[in-house]
Amino acid sequence: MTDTPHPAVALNGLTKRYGGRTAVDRLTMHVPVGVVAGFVGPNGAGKTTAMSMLLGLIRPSAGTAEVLGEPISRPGAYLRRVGALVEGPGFYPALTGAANLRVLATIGGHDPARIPTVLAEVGLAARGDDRYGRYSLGMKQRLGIAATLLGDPELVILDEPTNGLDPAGMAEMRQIIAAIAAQGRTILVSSHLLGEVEQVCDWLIIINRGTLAYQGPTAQFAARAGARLVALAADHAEAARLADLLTTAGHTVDRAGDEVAVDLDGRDAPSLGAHVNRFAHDRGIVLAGLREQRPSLEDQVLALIGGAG
Ligand SMILES: Nc1ncnc2c1ncn2[C@@H]1O[C@H](COP(=O)(O)OP(=O)(O)OP(=O)(O)O)[C@@H](O)[C@H]1O
Repeated sequence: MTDTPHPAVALNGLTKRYGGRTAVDRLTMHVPVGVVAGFVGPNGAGKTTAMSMLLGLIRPSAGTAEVLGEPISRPGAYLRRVGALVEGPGFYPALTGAANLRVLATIGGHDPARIPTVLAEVGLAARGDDRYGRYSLGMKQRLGIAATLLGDPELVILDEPTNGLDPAGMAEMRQIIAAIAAQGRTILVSSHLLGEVEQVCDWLIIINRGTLAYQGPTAQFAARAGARLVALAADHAEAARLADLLTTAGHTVDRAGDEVAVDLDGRDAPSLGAHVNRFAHDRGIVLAGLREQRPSLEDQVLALIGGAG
């Protein structure tokens, strides 16, 4: 799958207008194969509209897009390789979770033998025989994800799967998304909670009012938006010495007390951290700690989109 020459999803000027309102505005973006991509934007940014176009549920006003290398004008060519949860799934409250999945497997032409596997993938192995109506919201969401996995898809598209969940439910959802991705699937997951996607996504697409604000690796976004590495020295004198040496070596530093903040300058925090640690050690400076410091993703995005939305 990693040899696939095309991205899992590619949009080229994709546009959807409703009367005078443009919900998705000349959106050009892509999702590389194998990533967990976070599709982030405030409510009304156009996430659901864009995802619905990718699934052939609504027709674009202009522009093109491809999913798994096939144009969205022919969804029949790729939908069997895609699992999606966009509108809340229609489950029967009186049926068990497993029975609901049997119904969907029959409708979708999927092998019912996969049901125990997909229940286990979302942590519902022990609850498959409970009625759906008795499930908590988190369990309902997880059953929805299990349903997307019935066809063993290459690409999974999830619209706001953490909506309405409490922090524990959100953490569970993150674990499930990571586990699904670890099996080699590409994931596109939307959220209006940036901190949420940042923890699970390695690729970030940010939209606002239907237009692209950022796309790229999550780590690069963090580095670009003012992230720094903070080294804690034994005392002020050691910190001052480290700051001088790092400055001479070409780094941009800022010292406060026994802390030295080093700009990432486009590097990722782990590699700069290792470098600073070695640099200090080689010069006889013992570091008491090293941490990454950065504005919250929310603040970074607000800066990017000028506080709009
Ligand atoms: N069928 C429709 N008719 C008219 N306007 C619509 C329709 N569907 C969506 N819109 C408008 O398009 C814009 C984008 O909506 P969309 O649901 O795609 O945003 P979103 O980012 O998914 O937000 P949310 O998280 O609130 O669902 C909104 O202004 C919405 O009111």
